[in-house]
Amino acid sequence: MAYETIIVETRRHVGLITLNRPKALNALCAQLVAELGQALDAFEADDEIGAIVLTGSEKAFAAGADIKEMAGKSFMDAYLADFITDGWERITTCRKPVIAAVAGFALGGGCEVAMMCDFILAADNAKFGQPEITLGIIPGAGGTQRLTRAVGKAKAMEMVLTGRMIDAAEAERAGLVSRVVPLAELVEEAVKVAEKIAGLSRPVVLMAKEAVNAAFETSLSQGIRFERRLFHATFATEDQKEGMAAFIEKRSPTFRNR
Ligand SMILES: CC(C)(O)CC(=O)SCCNC(=O)CCNC(=O)[C@H](O)C(C)(C)COP(=O)(O)OP(=O)(O)OC[C@H]1O[C@@H](n2cnc3c(N)ncnc32)[C@H](O)[C@@H]1OP(=O)(O)O
Repeated sequence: MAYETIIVETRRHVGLITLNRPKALNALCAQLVAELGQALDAFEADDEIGAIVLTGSEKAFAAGADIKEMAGKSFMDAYLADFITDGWERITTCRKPVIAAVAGFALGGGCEVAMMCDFILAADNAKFGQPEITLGIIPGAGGTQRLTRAVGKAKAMEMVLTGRMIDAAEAERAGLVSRVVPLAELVEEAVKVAEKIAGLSRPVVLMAKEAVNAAFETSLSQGIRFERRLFHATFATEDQKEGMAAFIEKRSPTFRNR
């Protein structure tokens, strides 16, 4: 498949997608969002791929939705097309783990796309923000919801109401990113983490992801019941037998994704 706005590579059972509109700081135009969805579909269907890394450039993960593409839209254009819909949400329906490796600006839709991923590794130059209010709009791809769940009401409200950006250190303190790494090591570190996940039991990884995500959709008691059922289900896998046998026999496990 030939892509124009992203670069798609495979590294050691990891699918690596690099947003590639350098002149527009990876602004998320319709073509880029469509190509991102196609690349995710391809990696999702590829049995050799166990996890996916989404990254941008050193200057920008993505500076948001493409303002030049959006500027002339009317309410009716946006409403009838349900603007910011399926294509954008494709990341959230991906069953394989998706790691955002964020360097530089992750603003507006860029921050929202990073938050759609399962977790964010940030370079020490990363900057996160929801500046939509300064354009006369509000976040439209989940920013008010996912940011609030990630960093709490006080910080989310300040960021959304003022457009203030936070740097990588503040993002880590607030719980928006899992870790901060030096810029030069970001992509390799993200691929290494993804490779570690890809080497584990595929079905059990998917169950773990489903269980954590349930925490955002259900009550505590429903979430715990859901977790318990999936935990029970892991005992039906060959990989549980292999994982525990390997521990007892003091060797590395070989998971067969069964
Ligand atoms: C998804 C929704 C619904 O939530 C909505 C959104 O995402 S709205 C968009 C939110 N994002 C922003 O408001 C950020 C806009 N960009 C900036 O504020 C700045 O570009 C910057 C602070 C990220 C970087 O500033 P600087 O280093 O000075 O670079 P620039 O000269 O401004 O930009 C270089 C080049 O990129 C173009 N650019 C940047 N961001 C966007 C964008 N979001 N859409 C379209 N184009 C963008 C910028 O126009 C420059 O290109 P030229 O005009 O020079 O051709």
